[in-house]
Amino acid sequence: VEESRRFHAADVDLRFFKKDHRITLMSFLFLLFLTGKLLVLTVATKETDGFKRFMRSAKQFNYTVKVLGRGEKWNGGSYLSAPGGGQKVRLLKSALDDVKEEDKIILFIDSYDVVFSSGPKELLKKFQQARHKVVFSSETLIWPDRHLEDKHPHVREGKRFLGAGGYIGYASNLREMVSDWSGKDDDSDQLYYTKLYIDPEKRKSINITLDSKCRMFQNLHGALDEVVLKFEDGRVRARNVMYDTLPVIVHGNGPTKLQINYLGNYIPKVWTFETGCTVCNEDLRPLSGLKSEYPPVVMGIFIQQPTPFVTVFFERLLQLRYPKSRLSLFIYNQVRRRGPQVQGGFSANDGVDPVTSRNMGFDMCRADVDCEYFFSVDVEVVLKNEDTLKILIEHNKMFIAPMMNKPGRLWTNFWGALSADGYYARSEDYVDIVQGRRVGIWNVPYVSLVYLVRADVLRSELKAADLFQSPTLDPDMAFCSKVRDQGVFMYVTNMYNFGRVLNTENYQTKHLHNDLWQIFENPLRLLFIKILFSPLFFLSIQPCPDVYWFPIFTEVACRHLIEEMENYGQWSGGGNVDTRIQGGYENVPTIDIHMNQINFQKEWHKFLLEYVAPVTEKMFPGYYTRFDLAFVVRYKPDEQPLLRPHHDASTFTINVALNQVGVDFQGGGSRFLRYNCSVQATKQGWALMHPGRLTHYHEGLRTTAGTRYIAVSFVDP
Ligand SMILES: O=C(O)CCC(=O)C(=O)O
Ligand SMILES: [Fe+2]
Repeated sequence: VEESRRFHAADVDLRFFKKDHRITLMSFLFLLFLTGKLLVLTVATKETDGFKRFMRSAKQFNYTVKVLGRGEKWNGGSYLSAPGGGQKVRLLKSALDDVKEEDKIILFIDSYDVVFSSGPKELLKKFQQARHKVVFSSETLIWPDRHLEDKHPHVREGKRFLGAGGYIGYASNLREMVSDWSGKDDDSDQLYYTKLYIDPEKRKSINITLDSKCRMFQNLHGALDEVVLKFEDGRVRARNVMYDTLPVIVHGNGPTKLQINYLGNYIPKVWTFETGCTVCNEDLRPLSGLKSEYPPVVMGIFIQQPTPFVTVFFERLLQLRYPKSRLSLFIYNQVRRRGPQVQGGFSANDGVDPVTSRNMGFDMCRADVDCEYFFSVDVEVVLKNEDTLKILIEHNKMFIAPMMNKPGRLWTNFWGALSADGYYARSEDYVDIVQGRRVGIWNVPYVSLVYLVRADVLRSELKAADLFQSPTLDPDMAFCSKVRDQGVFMYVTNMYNFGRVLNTENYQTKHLHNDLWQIFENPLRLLFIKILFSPLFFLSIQPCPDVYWFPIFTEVACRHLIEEMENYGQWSGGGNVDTRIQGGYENVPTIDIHMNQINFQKEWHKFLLEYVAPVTEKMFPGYYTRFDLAFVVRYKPDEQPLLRPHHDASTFTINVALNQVGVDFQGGGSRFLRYNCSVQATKQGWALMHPGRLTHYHEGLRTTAGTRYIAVSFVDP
């Protein structure tokens, strides 16, 4: 039963045989028989993300896997330090004691950095074709003892050196191979096997050869240029373009962990063109239905540099759909605010650098035994999706980030690859991921600005301060590499629209309300524009003939503009540059400040072009929204209470009420003399639009108490 089930699952392999190798029915049946003889042995002391990836790929092809060393302490060293791996030989040796059938075929393979790219039948077929009893993976580079180079037999084509990360052979031969092992756990397995291989007698008696052309095993170290992804119908494998082979096993040996992570985002069926992401809904941790059992999260908010729209950030934070009782906040502000905003701002944490601040945040989670996750968010992140935290937790990863980009740019909070010196490099799939042509969960080398990390990762044996410390890398990159060194995959998901990242590079802090100047860098509509009601929706409001009235700016935007003008303070009357024309020769000057006086001309034009021009062009077709004059007028009973009748030097005029009649002032309003019609019940943030030169002779009515502000723009002057 087992056999026939495998037969089914492996029909892709069947096609492979038919097309490329004209296999006979007899040998096919023989391979079926061999499949039952195959056992995969691997060593994994911990169930890391890499181990899970390996097991998933093994399951895809129905490999029978036995895991050795589970729960044992790993003494085998790390590829970064010294040679090691002796522990694997010891474990194999004792595992072979349990193997009773001498003709059992053992595939011994690493797991954390390995994925299967194809199934057992193809592997066994290639093993048969190798005509040896033991076949080792091959390597481009000799390691650990390069003095042994000359002793290696030459090969006609392909790689000359032995790799201990993967080999296949008959149980009896392997038993002979490890029989002399008496090394320590941190002795080099590779050196041990190499010495057997370069000894002609041993090589012959154990019957060892190398898979020089990577037909079975692809070691990536020293071979990165040889390997490409090969997308097939509903599956993905690696192709070695140097030898034109399709390796069955891909191994990110040595310093190629990031490359196997990249390939492992696809191989064997993680993401394909036909299916999209196949792992995205596996192994979830559903939260819906739970109430108080939501996992406790410490959320760290970091303000590292002057950032626009901080208020909006916190408003969005309140909208996050997560039980507030399960959420603790850590807020760090490194920006000292100046001037009038200080009373509403946060206090600065003097003397605390960004690294210390992040550690303080982590400590808050570490110190709380209940804390399950740390959700780190920098303040330039615009969390548009209210379910972000929930979605991330449900993905059930050690580390996962929502993909966020800067609108209209390829800039995101993740890197698809690293350059040789550890900085940014673009992966082949980066643009497709950013632009949503490939949707899924991606194992990437670097993430910043916003991520969810399990408390276990923070509580690991690493000392707190070490997380960010590296002699060569900046703290964020050091953090990422420390996380990865723990065997934790850093995932980023683009399955949902989570939000975006603000541009902070050109944020000017010289104004009172700097956010008003952000329309080019960060056109955050919400802050400026009343999108609740589209202007077009209100076009029917026509208080006087040819006068249109519609909401446009938010109360906040209006208030900030007034404050900005008052802060500037140089209100001017007669002799000013504007030229409202009366019937005669005399100007009708106002107490005003022009937008260009506060360097707001460009931004104001942009507002009007973007949000008002669509309305004007509909109501007054054929006129373009060009501006010359734009200014804020101030009316006060004891200063300038009114504006006597005049024509504007415009084709039409836009007059925005910046504050509220009945609240901030009494009286005021515009009267159109020809129609004996006035608009007095203006609303803050609403715009009046009327013809200027010809028909709409008009006046500004008397302000009897308080101060009235309007923003006037002469269009098509
Ligand atoms: O006070 C008003 O609403 C009218 C203002 C006006 O006509 C102008 O500034 O040109
Ligand atoms: Fe006017």
